[in-house]
Amino acid sequence: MTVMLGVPQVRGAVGDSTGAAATQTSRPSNSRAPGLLDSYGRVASDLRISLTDKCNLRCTYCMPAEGLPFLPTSKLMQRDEIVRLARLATEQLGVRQVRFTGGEPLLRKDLVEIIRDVAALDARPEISLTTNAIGLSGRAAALAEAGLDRVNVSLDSICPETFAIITRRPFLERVLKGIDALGAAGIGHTKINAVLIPKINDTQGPELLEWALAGGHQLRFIEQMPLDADHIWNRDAMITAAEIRRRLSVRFDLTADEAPRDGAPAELYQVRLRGADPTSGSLGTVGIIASVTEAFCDDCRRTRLTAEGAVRSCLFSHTETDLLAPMRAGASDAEVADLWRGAMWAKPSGHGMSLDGFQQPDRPMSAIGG
Ligand SMILES: Nc1nc2c(ncn2[C@@H]2O[C@H](COP(=O)(O)OP(=O)(O)OP(=O)(O)O)[C@@H](O)[C@H]2O)c(=O)[nH]1
Ligand SMILES: C[S@@+](CC[C@H](N)C(=O)[O-])C[C@H]1O[C@@H](n2cnc3c(N)ncnc32)[C@H](O)[C@@H]1O
Ligand code: SF4
Ligand code: SF4
Repeated sequence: MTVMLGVPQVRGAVGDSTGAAATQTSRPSNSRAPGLLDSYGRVASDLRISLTDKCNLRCTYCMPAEGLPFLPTSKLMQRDEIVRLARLATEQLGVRQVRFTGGEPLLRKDLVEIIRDVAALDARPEISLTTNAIGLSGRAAALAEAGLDRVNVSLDSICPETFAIITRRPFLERVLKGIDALGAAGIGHTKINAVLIPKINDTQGPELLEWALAGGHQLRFIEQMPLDADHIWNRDAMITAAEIRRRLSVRFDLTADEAPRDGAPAELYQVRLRGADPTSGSLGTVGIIASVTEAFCDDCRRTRLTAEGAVRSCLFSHTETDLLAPMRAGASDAEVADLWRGAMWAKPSGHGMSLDGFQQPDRPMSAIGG
């Protein structure tokens, strides 16, 4: 049931998927564990479900200009299959948060219904969405009514020309309308995700932060990871967390937030105008998601399902465990849960980017489910 997608990462602990343990999905050693435990002792309580591999943007760090050979509808998880897996995960595997992502999850016509069904589960999880916000303006109210708790929106620039260069589409206005609609629909605490790209938007950090603070959003800057379709990511050229802090400091003073990070991907900072009294109230917070240079893999709580219903234990896994085919062939809940536990038992210790022999996954971020 485990599908090898490429060369496995180098790992060295018990249950390491580079060895025989990689195929131990039928009788995993942790099959009696209450949650999704990996062999390094991490328990996955955050589930990310990709609803589609399609997208209406073509962000340069994620999707090739010409798109990809997208999955036919028959291969995508259907609404009842998604809800069954969410029920299993929350009732039997200890999952507490479900995030819908993609590709672009708003492209799913049945998104409202999926969210309503998941919100009705006995062990209701927190339900969130990561989206580019195109088309959100017309659906935010329905999504809120269905039970959507939180939304993270990806927006790398508020300059229309820069936005169009990065996403290869001139749709900035639609994104901004979508973000505005969230507040009107009563979905608060919107987070904005921004990737800074050398020579494209790397000088725009302060203006993006000003815009986010004015709107009451929490902006998070994200280090670009080697998940681009063209495989041209270059660590030496990426904008690092240290560089982001340096560039923001031209206009702002950042003070590390004292609240415990608790496994969250973003390191948070209180923001004040440069030179302001450090005891004065802050303007808000900014986050930095330093997946590459300050990796947070040790505290990873993630498990993810691809749009075609396979478990990926890590964003950078080279193996996937198909749950959809067994489900369609009549597997019981207990059998599916065992397969899922087995997949997580083979989770790598981390992304391994600094290890010799690191290889980028074959699939880009949009096809994995970001
Ligand atoms: N290292 C790592 N980074 C990830 C993973 N999934 C997503 N990311 C990155 O984290 C960024 C933020 O992800 P979001 O989808 O907003 O979710 P999140 O930040 O985990 O969610 P909350 O903090 O709960 O709001 C994405 O834009 C990716 O760059 C992952 O599994 N591992
Ligand atoms: C793959 S997208 C899917 C959801 C939705 N389409 C969106 O853009 O929010 C999820 C997140 O992954 C991030 N992402 C995509 N490719 C990335 C890369 N190579 N490195 C870091 N983050 C990436 C995007 O910025 C986005 O915030
Ligand atoms: S980051 Fe999101 S919006 Fe951009 S191409 Fe990837 S899936 Fe689409
Ligand atoms: S790279 Fe893998 S181990 Fe690290 S935080 Fe992401 S999913 Fe978790």
